[in-house]
Amino acid sequence: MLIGCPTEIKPQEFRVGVTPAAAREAVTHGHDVLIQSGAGVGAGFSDEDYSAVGARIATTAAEVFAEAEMVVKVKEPQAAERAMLRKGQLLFTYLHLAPDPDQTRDLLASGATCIAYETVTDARGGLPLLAPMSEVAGRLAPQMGAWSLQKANGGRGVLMGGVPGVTPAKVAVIGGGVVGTFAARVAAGMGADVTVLDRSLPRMRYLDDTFGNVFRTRYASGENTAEMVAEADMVIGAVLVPGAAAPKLVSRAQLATMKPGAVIVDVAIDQGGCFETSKATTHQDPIYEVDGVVHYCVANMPGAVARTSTIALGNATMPYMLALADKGWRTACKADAHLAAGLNVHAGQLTNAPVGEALGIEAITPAMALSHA
Ligand SMILES: NC(=O)C1=CN([C@@H]2O[C@H](COP(=O)(O)OP(=O)(O)OC[C@H]3O[C@@H](n4cnc5c(N)ncnc54)[C@H](O)[C@@H]3O)[C@@H](O)[C@H]2O)C=CC1
Ligand SMILES: CC(=O)C(=O)O
Ligand SMILES: [Mg+2]
Repeated sequence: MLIGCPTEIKPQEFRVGVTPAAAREAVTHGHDVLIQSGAGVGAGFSDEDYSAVGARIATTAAEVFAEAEMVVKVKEPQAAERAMLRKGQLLFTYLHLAPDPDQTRDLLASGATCIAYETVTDARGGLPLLAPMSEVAGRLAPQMGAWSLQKANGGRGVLMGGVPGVTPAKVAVIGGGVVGTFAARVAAGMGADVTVLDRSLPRMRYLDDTFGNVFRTRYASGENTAEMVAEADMVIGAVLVPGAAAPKLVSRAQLATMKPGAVIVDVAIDQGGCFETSKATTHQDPIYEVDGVVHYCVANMPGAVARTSTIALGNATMPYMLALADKGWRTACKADAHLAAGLNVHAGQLTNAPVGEALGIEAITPAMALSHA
């Protein structure tokens, strides 16, 4: 199969979908790999690194999209990229369709088959292609939140760990999955007073058993969430209902209860965000203020540490990319229901129920798409 990888064009996105290590494996499996010139530079990989493992270099994204049978990327295709997709082509990348009707419309119109990293599942109930970036974003969240808490950035001027004689920052993390756990660990490591709110008792039992007194857990009832939000210097949004638009757990009215200069870091923004006042921002212009509360809502946080993130993502995606290339998407998805769960769009039809529900579009199941000729 011809696997194509264009340069990411989302603002300040320096990751790349195929690493030289993944390109080498694909070539070893007998596939052709076409990388856009410069695609890996932001992550520290030169064109020569790709040529050395047998990949070809294309001058433009248009060449990559025109030739590739499978396009492998990092971020959801931007409008200019969507215009280059064609019927029968396979797209393998993050999509986050639930909060994005424009992208959904274009992908449906393209006739392409689109497998979203974020809805591929595993046998343990996890999301193996989201997890590595959630590990990165979770670790980054307190770092970016601490920066946002600084006076020069509009924050309340509170140091995460306090100092002798001065209490530390209070951090509430809503959602104790992968992002939430890493965010809580790092915030606690910085010396903050951290509470994780979740609705899953088994998950909170796991956190309590694993982390003991490093941070507290609290059931995420509306009442408990409102109380923690009002007390916090920093609130990190880290909930997920896979595929679906993020539930709005903090309303605009609740901002009035927060401390002036408190900070919201809404990591769940790629699924639309879990605060009513969240809107996606970029690394170039990451924060804005609503009712005295600083909002950090960057939808591609791992792009800030592009080298670490690219290698981590490549490690996770490579076996799936090889399965798709070796067997073709149809056979690969028939053989692996967890990979089939990644199917979001096929030949003009939505194939993910939570996305369909969020957008009011009828969806068929991946199994139905697979049974079509
Ligand atoms: N902004 C960015 O750059 C990035 C964003 N993300 C996003 O971060 C979010 C979290 O991802 P993961 O931690 O991997 O998901 P996860 O599935 O590991 O964890 C989600 C947690 O949310 C909890 N939850 C669900 N509904 C809840 C509710 N109403 N109240 C409280 N807790 C609730 C679940 O029980 C679960 O523990 C996702 O939207 C993901 O796409 C991930 C990586 C990068
Ligand atoms: C998961 C995601 O949206 C990202 O890594 O950018
Ligand atoms: Mg997006």
